[in-house]
Amino acid sequence: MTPETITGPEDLRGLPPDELRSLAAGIRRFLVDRVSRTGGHLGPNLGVVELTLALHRVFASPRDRILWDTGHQAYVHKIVTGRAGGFGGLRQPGGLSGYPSREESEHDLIENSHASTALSIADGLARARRIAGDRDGGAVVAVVGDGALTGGVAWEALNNIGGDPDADVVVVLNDNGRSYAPTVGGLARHLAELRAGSAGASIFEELGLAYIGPVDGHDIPALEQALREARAMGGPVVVHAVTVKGAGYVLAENDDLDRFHAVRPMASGTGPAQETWTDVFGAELARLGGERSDLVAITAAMLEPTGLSAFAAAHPDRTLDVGIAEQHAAASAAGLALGGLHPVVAVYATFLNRAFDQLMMDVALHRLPVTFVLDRAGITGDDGPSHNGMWDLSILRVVPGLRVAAPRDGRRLRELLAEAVDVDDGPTAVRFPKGAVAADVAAVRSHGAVDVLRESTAPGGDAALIVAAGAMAGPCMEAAELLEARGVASTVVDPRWVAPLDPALAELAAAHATVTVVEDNGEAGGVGDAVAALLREAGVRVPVTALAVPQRFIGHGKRPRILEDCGLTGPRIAAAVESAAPLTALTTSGGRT
Ligand SMILES: Cc1ncc(C[n+]2csc(CCOP(=O)(O)OP(=O)(O)O)c2C)c(N)n1
Ligand SMILES: CC(=O)[C@@H](O)[C@H](O)COP(=O)(O)O
Ligand SMILES: [Mg+2]
Repeated sequence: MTPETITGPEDLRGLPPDELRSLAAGIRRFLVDRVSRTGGHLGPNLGVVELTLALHRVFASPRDRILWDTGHQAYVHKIVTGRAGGFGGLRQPGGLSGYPSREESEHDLIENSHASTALSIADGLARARRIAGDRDGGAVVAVVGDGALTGGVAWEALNNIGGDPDADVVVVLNDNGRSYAPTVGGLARHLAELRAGSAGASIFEELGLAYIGPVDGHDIPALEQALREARAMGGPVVVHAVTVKGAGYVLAENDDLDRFHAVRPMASGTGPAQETWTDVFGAELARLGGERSDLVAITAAMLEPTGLSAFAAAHPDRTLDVGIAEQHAAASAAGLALGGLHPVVAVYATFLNRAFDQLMMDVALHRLPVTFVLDRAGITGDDGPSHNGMWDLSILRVVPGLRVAAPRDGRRLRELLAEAVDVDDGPTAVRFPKGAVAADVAAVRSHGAVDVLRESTAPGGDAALIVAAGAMAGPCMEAAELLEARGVASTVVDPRWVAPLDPALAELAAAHATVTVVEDNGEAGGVGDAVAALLREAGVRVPVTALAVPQRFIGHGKRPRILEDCGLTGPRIAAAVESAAPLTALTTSGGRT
């Protein structure tokens, strides 16, 4: 049997051990071949080949439910459930998602790629089956990584699951000792003791769950025996599988950085690496850290992906990795600020959602000087709907006293980061997108705190005002060029601080015929809404059009294509501005017609 010939889990059931081992080897070769072409989570999936085969031999999906926490390690699950043929289009528009997908298969139930919630969902699902009297509804199995287990909500679930002897949940802990880097904290130490057999009772047993393990996560017969035992038990049980991230691929196994956690397409490796927004942030924070001994950097298990490596190398005693624990990152930042320091919490924009209450009530309520740096703001693309950073401007605008900066290029990122960490009477946030940093766009002048990037030549109020939020400045400048070629005058401005907005923006709007706000946040409650509110309060009656990310879950794809589909490219912006309202067209001499 080969990956390509598997039509469903039932194909695995009769395989003898030698054929299983041969299939596992074939799956590994398949993963390396396909994922190195498309990019994706190679290391995590190499680590769960045998575990996934054993799971699907002992449990009968979809009647037995197998839930994947975070879901980035579900490629083998997809192969086993008949989707090997789709891996040529992994994470491509219209192709296989890099995470479980309800649309793709009846074997996929949950799609959220935010870590640590699968145990809660499993608890709920198991209870639903009990309440419905659905006793033969099959088992509920949740596969959770050691990294995901450092997330607080996982312990809320374990507290509930362990507190109920009838909780029919099988927790499969996929313990490879790492998130990207080695997993941190007391839990990591305890799991190491369990792996070494030097712990007393496991924390799981202390909470009321049975514990089976440690089990070699690459020994299929041993795994199957443990899973069958767990299945027969009924009630809450943890199977502790010990795996190797990147197993079977020596380059991944030996990769000290992150065991090939998420690899780029091999072809993209050619040519000089482009400087990214993350690079600019990381270098500037390391520099600021040399000037400011009160700066402390906090990561939620993503030190390198969020650009903190340079700061950590230079200031190891002021760098904290809290695990996949954004809530703790924000609340402990409040404590650090109360202790006189200025924490910089670096997370991907979408993961800040997890820490919204701590930001609001532990940081902002106390008006504490904490800076949240939000990488991957806007469209990220490959990782699907739960990774796009399209929520932050909407949720941050409602936080009293929080100031939000959206740099348009590398120079402004350095400037705004320095301004943010200088704010000492409340929290700040700086947000920027994934990928290569935008080319610098100089201002021709400033109007209050607003940078004017391009000034209309139309006299007296007939031109369009384009308000570019952050990295949308580049496409907006392109749009202005296109508009000028079509005889339509426009002015492009960048507020730099998008919350709260400088009232000077209303003065600029009053001198124009229309206002078009362009942002890579969701349309609900974004900068467009903020500008409209500002003009209302200022009594400026100029029509406002908001160009933003549609307020819906946007499927996986490639960033440029998604931005085009959202209407956030130069030509699309120009078309929107032109149709926003009848404008007096410029004569070739710049006069009015
Ligand atoms: C709330 C949240 N924060 C951060 C991430 C980014 N992230 C994706 S996978 C990962 C590491 C997961 O480690 P683990 O659960 O041990 O799985 P492994 O990759 O080791 O199989 C992280 C931090 C996320 N998906 N969700
Ligand atoms: C699964 C997860 O949350 C991350 O590993 C995500 O894939 C990061 O993607 P990038 O760092 O490539 O943006
Ligand atoms: Mg792990």
